Amino acid sequence: MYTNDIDSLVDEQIFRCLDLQSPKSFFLFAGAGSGKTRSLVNVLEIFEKEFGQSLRLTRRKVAVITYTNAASEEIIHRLKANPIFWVSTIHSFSWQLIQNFTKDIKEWLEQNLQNDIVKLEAEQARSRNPNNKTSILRAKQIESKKRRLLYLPNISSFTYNPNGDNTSKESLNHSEVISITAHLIQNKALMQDITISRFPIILVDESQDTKKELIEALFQLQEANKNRFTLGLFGDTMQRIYMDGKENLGNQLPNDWVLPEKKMNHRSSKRIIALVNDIRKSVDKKEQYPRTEKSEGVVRLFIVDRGISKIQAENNASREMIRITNDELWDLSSSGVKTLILEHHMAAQRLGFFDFFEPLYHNDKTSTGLLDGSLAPANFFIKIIIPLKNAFDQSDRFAQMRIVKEYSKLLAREELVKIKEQEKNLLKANEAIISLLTLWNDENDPTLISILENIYASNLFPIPEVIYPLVEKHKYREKIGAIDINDSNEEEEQSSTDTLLAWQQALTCPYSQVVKYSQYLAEDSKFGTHQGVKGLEFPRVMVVIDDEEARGFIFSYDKLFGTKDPTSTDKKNEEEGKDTAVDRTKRLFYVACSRACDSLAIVAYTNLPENLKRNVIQYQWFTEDEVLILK
Ligand SMILES: Nc1ncnc2c1ncn2[C@@H]1O[C@H](COP(=O)(O)OP(=O)(O)OP(=O)(O)O)[C@@H](O)[C@H]1O
Repeated sequence: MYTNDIDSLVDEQIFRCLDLQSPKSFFLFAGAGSGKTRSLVNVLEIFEKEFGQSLRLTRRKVAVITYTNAASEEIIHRLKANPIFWVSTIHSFSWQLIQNFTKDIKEWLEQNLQNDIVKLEAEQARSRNPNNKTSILRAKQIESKKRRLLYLPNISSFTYNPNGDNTSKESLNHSEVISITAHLIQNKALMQDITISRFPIILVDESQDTKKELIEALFQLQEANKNRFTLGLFGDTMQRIYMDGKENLGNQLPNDWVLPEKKMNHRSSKRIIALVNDIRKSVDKKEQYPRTEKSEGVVRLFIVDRGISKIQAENNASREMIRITNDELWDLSSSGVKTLILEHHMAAQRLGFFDFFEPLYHNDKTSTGLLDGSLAPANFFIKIIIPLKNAFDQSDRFAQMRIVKEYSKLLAREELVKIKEQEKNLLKANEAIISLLTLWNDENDPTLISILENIYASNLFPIPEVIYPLVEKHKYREKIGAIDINDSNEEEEQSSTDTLLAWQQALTCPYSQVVKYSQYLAEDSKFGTHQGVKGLEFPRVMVVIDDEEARGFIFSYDKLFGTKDPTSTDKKNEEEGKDTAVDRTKRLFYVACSRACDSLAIVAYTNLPENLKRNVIQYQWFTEDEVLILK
């Protein structure tokens, strides 16, 4: 017998560590849904009352490092944007620390580039064929690194955007910022002093997935400054799903660290907690308890042969869930179910915007922006064209004009002050809108490129620069041809050509696809990835599993479920006690399943339905009647 308060002393234990006079470091190690993030916020609220004034007077702050921007925003909101807390991602935090250390950054970069060049040149010398793809690529890398090295003396300050591509000559890339910060913390006394005097307390959420270089540097910082610095780690080793997190975090911590533990899972119903306990059992046997008032809940595994239509299979699974749970919100057309896919293109496929998505997802220069919603051409549609079309559909003339006024050059203030032009331009704008909207006549679903060409012809809105050559055709040919003649920056040219080609393909898709893409981007999307939903929770979760559709190579559910044999590398890794594909996938499966509060459906596609069923029952993850093979 237990009560819901079995972990109630943990917040107090952590709070006592954050004593500015007598600091202690701690590692809160606890499973899914145990309230780690909640404890972090609770403790900081109490801390503010006791030490807030002292920090304000001495211009110091508590740093809170989160895994994503969304998590930062959530914590900032919950802490009422109190300025004594510096809440940010690891990249923003690192840049904040190093941005004024230009000389040291230069030294590091110079050394690093030289090392890379020596290494690459040695590899190049060993290459048997200088004309093969790898050698050509390597030669380009050497050239590019040499150019960067030569340019270094011209840089008076470096630039960096934690959320951007950082392509300018002065900019650092994401991994450089982390490595430089770790290096300076480990090797420069001044950097250590500055860090500690600005941030006497550094708390790291999701520490199991935080870049290991930086975690190790922070450990070293703590070790050398025990009496004036607190390092607090919140995490769960079972939820380490990225390759750059520190393995076995929490093992061999110094004796003077405080190690609070939580045993309760406040999130999920009983059956879901039993499942995640069972998945975890072979890893560290940490067992969680449900809150006493929690209901039993439902877990089902639907096994589907890969030959069967996915949409149909997932709809069948949802109907079955409605029947079992008596909960109509299991209907996939409602927004009650969160479907977790392995890769975004699986959502694009299911939601019907694959043609728009796929080419941009495959291009390095557009893939990140595609997912975080920062691609200018996509935003051209999302911010201007979709609202304009919606306003037209709703006969909202006022909204239409507002959009045109905001974005059209024809109605720009400087144009309108020229009294003579006013009437002419209004007329022009009107004609341009009418011409644009006729593209949708007769239930037509125009292609994105036809929309852009129409707008280009009428000059209604400025076309985003990146795709301009695609509407101004002769310029496009020049650009594509430029790779051969311009050898000064071949790599950049090539990548911009690739980007143009990706856009060229994406823009052939119909308008309705960009509408669906914009819905996917919106917070309330019905889909999320197994990795991306870390830290979140939903009442009903459908976990969709298909290695073949996911096309990834890091995770393998087929191996986890025993329907595919381990490779020789897997066997070797296992023998050497290293992380295997099965280990990684088990942790991902744990994260995905533990997002569900009330009921959980897993839809697993396989070539061997019967084997899969037999294995998961043997693992004791599911009972016979919880597993259904869908025909
Ligand atoms: N002491 C508590 N009493 C009641 N509800 C709680 C308590 N602690 C946490 N919760 C609730 O449990 C859920 C999980 O909490 P939280 O997200 O903080 O857990 P977590 O440990 O960060 O989870 P995960 O590692 O799975 O992301 C949230 O809905 C939270 O409000």
